[in-house]
Amino acid sequence: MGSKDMEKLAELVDASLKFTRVLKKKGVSQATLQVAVRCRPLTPTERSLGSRPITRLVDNKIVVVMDPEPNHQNHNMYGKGHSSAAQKREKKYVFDVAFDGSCDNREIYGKTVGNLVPGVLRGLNATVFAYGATGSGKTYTMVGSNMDPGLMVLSLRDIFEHIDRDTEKQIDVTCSYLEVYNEIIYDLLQPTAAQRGLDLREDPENGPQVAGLRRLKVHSAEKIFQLLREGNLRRRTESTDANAESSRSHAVLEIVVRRSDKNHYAKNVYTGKLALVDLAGAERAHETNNQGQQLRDGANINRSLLALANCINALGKRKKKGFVFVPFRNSKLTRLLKDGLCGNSRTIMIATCASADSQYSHTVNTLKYADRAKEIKTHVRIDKKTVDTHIAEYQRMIDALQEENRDLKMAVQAMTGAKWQGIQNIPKFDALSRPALEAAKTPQPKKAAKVEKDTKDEQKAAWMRRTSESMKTLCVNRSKCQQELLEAHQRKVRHQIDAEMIAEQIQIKLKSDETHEIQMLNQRKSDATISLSDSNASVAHLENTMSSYDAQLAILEAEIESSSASVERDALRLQAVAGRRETENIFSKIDAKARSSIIMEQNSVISCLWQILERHGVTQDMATETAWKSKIFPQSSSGKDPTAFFQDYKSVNNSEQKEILKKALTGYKNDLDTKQWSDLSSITASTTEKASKATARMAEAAVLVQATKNDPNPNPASKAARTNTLRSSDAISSNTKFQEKMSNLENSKPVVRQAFGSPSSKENSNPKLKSKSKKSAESKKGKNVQQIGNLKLAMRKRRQSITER
Ligand SMILES: Nc1ncnc2c1ncn2[C@@H]1O[C@H](COP(=O)(O)OP(=O)(O)OP(=O)(O)O)[C@@H](O)[C@H]1O
Repeated sequence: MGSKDMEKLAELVDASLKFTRVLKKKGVSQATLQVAVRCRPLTPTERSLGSRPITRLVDNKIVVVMDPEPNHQNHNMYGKGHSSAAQKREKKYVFDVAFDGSCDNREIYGKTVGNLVPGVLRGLNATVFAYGATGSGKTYTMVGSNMDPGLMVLSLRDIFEHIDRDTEKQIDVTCSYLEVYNEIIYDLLQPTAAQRGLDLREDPENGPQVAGLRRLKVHSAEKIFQLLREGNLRRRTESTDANAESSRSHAVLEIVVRRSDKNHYAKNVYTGKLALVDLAGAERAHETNNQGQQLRDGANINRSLLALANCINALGKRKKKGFVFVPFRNSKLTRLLKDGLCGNSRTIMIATCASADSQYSHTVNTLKYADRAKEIKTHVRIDKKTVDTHIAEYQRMIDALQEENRDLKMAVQAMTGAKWQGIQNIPKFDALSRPALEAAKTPQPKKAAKVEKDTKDEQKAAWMRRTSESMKTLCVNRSKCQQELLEAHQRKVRHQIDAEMIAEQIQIKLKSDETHEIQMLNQRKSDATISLSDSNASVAHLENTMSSYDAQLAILEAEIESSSASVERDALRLQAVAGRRETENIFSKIDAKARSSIIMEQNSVISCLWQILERHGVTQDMATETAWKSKIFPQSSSGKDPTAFFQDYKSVNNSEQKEILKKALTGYKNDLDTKQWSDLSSITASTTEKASKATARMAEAAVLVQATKNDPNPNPASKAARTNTLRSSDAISSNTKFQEKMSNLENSKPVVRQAFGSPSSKENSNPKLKSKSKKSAESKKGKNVQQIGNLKLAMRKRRQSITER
């Protein structure tokens, strides 16, 4: 080599080093396409046809393809007397790694794709493609079987194992699976019926993209295996003479792993892509004996493989010749594989060959291209994107920092001149402010004016803290008191109504002279009066407390208003307003609750009333009519006068509106009837129980009474029997009382009916009875109307009290 050549070489080396440095600076490093060769064993068919193996490995790197001619091969193999022709036909290739028929997919995975998977998880792209003639074992290597899962399954399993181990990071896995059949792209994850050709588009940033291709997010290896199985079933395969299950399309499985590495300020997202490609095999028409569509498919396969071979050729020449045009656009397959062949990817080509002598030319051809592919260089770069933390997160961070800053400022203000002990109590003081505090601990010489200002500031801050604290406590106590007051008011109203109702009942009973009942009612009345006075007292006390809180608040507010520090004043003023609002809010909540409970109570009373009336044969229509006739009108919310309301009711034809008016009407006569009804039910229950017990005792006692009838000195058993008998008769008398009550009620039925304008059929048929019952009905009706009037008054009072509250 001359000195000029040496200089040129030095220049070239220099330029190359410079280029590598630039790439490195940009985070890009060069990688060489790795080539692995797999020579499959003879298939049973090949063995039965008498084929012989012609490939042999040396050092797991060198593949020797021997002469297929038996004589030549023997000579060659044993190295004795072999001809020069045989030597010519024997080929030797060196690859990164080579496997023979004894290796299974796991071993191949471990020495090839297994090395790329950790990189994929770090954001590096990787491409693995199987290249070889038809029947050479590409699908066996990439897809595999249940017994010997292929590289696709093994890499997915490995990825998920890595993910399981790396629990701290957030890792998403998406996958897509497509096939290129006759230059058309189909989605293998779509059901066959929904499949349509997909477009391949160029994205300036992300390279070729298949529009409309499904990318499924998968959470487990199992889910992906299932998708893969389904996809493989959809893939187009045919039986040819060369391969019983020959793939008629190129399949590309793409697994995208997105790993987020989040810290306080930013989120790093690493995106790694692993593409696993199972190509269709090159075939010769005379070997496959294909015809028709199969033949056309074969031609298309060969065309796309030829395009791939051309790209590999061109890329292989780049090292020697510098820039060389690479015809990626000649087929969809090469466009899809572009990144894997020269872009951002670590790539492995697995060249598969059949060892059979009949496949000699195919094997040599495959190894020739594989040999050229060794020269291909790719540029690898980690795909790392830093996603800024969301704006809201920043806002939160800023808010937190500002708050902390405010606290610190206040603390420093309060601390200046203050003693160290006091500092410990300052809220939100953390390690950040420690140096400042330490500095403050050491007394610093101060100027007189500064000392004065600091003291003022300190006083101001202390006043502010004190006032704010008092305001808070006052507002909280006031709202508690308000709540208690409302409850006390509620109790008071309830007791008031109870007392009024009992008084009314006493008035009624006085007329019928029922002494016992009157006594009981009087007792209840005195109880109700005591409760009422109790609740009156507690209302008064709470009202006093409330006004004292209000007075204190007013003083505090006045103090705030007179403060010279305007900023503090505004803050405290706002605090006071907020406190008042809070108590108002509590008030409204309680009020709403009270109102809804009153409404519920009223509804249940109304339904009880209707039950009683209906049991006595009075329908709602009858009751309404009677009420209207007696000029009992519901209080109209619109404030209408009753006569106009009555006119309205008459003119209303709409049954729904009438129903509403009727319901409103019933509100006046509820309470008394409900009370009657509940008294009646409780008497019924207790008397029935007593009666049944008494009957049983009576039976027992009767025997003993009979036995001791003439006994002048009865034994204790007989005595007990007599007592029982007496008790039983008590029970029977109380039962009789009940029966009387019931029959009274029954007797009043026609009267009630009459009162509501529905004469019974009996009265209709007998004119005498009719006139008699008419008189009594009229008097009862008068009573009823009076009762209703009383109730109306009670209800009005009740409403009034609610409104007042
Ligand atoms: N390593 C191996 N060990 C045992 N049998 C193998 C091996 N590789 C391939 N075979 C067998 O060889 C035959 C062809 O294999 P395969 O279908 O994988 O070929 P291919 O290259 O995908 O063919 P095509 O391109 O036509 O789809 C199958 O019967 C397969 O079981």
